[in-house]
Amino acid sequence: MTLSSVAARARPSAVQVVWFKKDLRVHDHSPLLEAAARGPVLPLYVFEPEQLHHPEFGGHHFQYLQQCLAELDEALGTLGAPLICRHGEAVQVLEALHQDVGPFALWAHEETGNGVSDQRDRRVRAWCRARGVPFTELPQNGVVRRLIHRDGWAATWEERLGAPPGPPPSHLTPVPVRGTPLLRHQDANVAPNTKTIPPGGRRVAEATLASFLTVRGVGYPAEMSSPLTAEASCSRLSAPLAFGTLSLREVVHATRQRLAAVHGDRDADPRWVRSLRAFESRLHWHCHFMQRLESEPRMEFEPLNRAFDDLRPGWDQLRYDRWAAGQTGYPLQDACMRMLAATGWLNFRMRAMTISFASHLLWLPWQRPGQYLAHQWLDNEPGIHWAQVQMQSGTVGINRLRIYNPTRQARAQDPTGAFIRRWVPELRDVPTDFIHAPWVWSGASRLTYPAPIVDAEQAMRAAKAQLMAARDTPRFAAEARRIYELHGSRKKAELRAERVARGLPAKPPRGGTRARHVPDLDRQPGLFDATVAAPLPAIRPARLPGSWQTALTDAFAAPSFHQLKNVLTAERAAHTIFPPAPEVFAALRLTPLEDVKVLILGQDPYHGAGQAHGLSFSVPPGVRVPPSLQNIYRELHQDLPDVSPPRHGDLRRWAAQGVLLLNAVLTVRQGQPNSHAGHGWEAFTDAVIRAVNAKPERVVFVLWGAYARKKARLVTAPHHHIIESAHPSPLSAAQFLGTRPFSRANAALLEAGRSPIDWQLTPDAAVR
Ligand SMILES: Cc1cc2nc3c(=O)[nH]c(=O)nc-3n(C[C@H](O)[C@H](O)[C@H](O)COP(=O)(O)OP(=O)(O)OC[C@H]3O[C@@H](n4cnc5c(N)ncnc54)[C@H](O)[C@@H]3O)c2cc1C
Repeated sequence: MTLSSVAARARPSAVQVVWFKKDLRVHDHSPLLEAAARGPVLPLYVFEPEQLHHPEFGGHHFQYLQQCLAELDEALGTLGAPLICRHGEAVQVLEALHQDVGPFALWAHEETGNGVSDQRDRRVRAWCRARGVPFTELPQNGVVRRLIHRDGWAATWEERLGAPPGPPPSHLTPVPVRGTPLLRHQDANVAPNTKTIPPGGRRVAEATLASFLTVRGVGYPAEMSSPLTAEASCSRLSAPLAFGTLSLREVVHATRQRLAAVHGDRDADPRWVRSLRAFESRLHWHCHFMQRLESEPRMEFEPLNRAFDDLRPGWDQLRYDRWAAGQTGYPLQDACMRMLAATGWLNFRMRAMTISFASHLLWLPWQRPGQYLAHQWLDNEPGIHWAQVQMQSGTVGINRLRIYNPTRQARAQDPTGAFIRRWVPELRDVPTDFIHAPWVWSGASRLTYPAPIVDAEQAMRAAKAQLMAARDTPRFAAEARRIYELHGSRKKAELRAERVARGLPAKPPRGGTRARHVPDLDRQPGLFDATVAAPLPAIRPARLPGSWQTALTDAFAAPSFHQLKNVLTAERAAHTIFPPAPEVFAALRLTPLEDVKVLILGQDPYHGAGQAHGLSFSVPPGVRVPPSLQNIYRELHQDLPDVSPPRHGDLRRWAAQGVLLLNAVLTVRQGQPNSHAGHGWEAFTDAVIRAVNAKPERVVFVLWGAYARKKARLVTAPHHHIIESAHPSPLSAAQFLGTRPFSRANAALLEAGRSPIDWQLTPDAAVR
């Protein structure tokens, strides 16, 4: 049904019921926006017993849901119409509402859910038709209802998700009606949560998105597959997307914005572009797989490819129990099942390995292991889940058959066994050489860990033989053609056609495998604690002037600044770092924001002992004047003959007059110039430059050398003045000398009615 045909039927100003399901937000919510434009709004959430007691639903889902609903209620309340909750079967709840408020129009997002929600939606549609209630379901992702084939699907995805996210409604007119308070576990008869899960709600979801796009995601493609790195390096947005506290469009939009920002930024880590592109491709997959369940809902229960109907007829309860309990005797497989039980999350490759183990190595029918996993995932998204379960169990038949070898995966993804030891403590003392196959270790008999449940190599060979035999039938071929038509991605075919059209070989050459960095698990940031994902408390360096504290609040609270702080703590523990910690922020301390008249930007601090004291180009009294500063003094005297160079290199007298002597990177390792570049200082000092740029009165920006000159892009206010030239270092002194920056700076200040700088330094020591 189109939006306009429904709108024509819905009487303006009749009550508009907005039914929230898996879309628990007010932002980018088209049913809410459309309803608000038409009349008073009744935002409804229905606690449905058949969903709450579904085998896939658990206490962790309920706890997360409660937190999402509490925040949604708060957001709706701010707009004028708090959330109304009711408990019961959806049609009965709607019928009761009809009695309470009279005729209404019903709005919701299209949902691609499990069989229970599919049947429920059918009953609701039938009830609406019988009652004459206009019911509008609007898409919220790239899944297309009543799709006939996949041609052109990607264009629809782009049309929907490439559009900008919608704003929340400006105001909601409430409908006076009674709801139930948010249900508690005991009211809903749902078991309490036993997992350690992130908090639900939009606020944490937004912070998770931000920390991924600005900090955590930089190594995404290289780090997504190992369980050592994936926890922090994957986005962790699957639960916010499954509960709808963020819309997929919002995530696509933020990713593209970030991609545009890093593209033009030569200071940005070059890995970002590849990482963000790889991430965006997963956002396509999200809908690509959901579309399969939408188009063929029976795939929750039956093999997608009917040639596999009788493939795994038997059931082995003991095998299943050992698999679910993490007791198969294969260490990585067991570590994953235990982590899943404890946290409700695994990365993609480990998810694929766990179901592959059950379906191929244990030869169990995929339905019950699939249901067990769906129950465990906090982010359970039936469309993605069942499509993946079938794909990894080999029952789709349009992809290459892949069976994961649990020992080979363990060696590749957890080479030192750190992840295994964390989740399978019985193996803690097994030497690393044997951690992936403890049964061959001489001490195996002393372990309280089981022997392998099957011989993996043999089981894999047997599974492959059975699957290949089933593939070798006319029924399989016909089914594979049908499945490709309805469900197959057209991306590879389109790429192949494009390559051939350009005269390239149809297949690109395969790249070599690169060595992977293995991180230290204990050094990984806690994901959903205050250091990364939750809104971060601002770090406040001591004794900073209030003006800087206010202007840099966001910079001090940014995830990148917290990470920088951790890097510096580790660096100071292992190396000599300059300047000494109390002097790192000396430039900001000596020149409050309100006093800044001139900003002289350097690259990073001097790296020799005793030289750096927190001001660009300056050294403390008693330290030999470095060559760059000698050239600055030469130019100073040439430019202003009345000013005579001092015998020291202490520039604090300039700082006291409003010359902000800032370096782009504020620390360095002894003897290793520029060693702290790329750790996060640049983002911080860019924020300092932006704060200076925001001053209403003129500031002169003195940018010496190619590095500093790149920062000219941050100086956008037309009333400021930029003086650029070569760097004063002996390497470029010839181009620096004669540029007269001091007199030009004073002229620019005078022109704007500001008092000039007295560039004369005291002959022997700085005056504070
Ligand atoms: C057997 C199995 C079951 C799965 N069940 C679910 C499920 O119930 N819910 C779910 O969200 N994902 C599921 N996935 C896909 C994937 O493993 C998770 O989306 C991912 O691990 C979630 O973590 P993340 O958000 O940090 O992922 P990221 O790598 O940061 O990816 C970002 C988003 O892209 C989408 N995405 C990523 N990988 C895939 C993929 N392979 N297929 C489809 N979409 C993808 C998800 O929306 C994910 O949140 C399943 C995978 C397998 C093998």
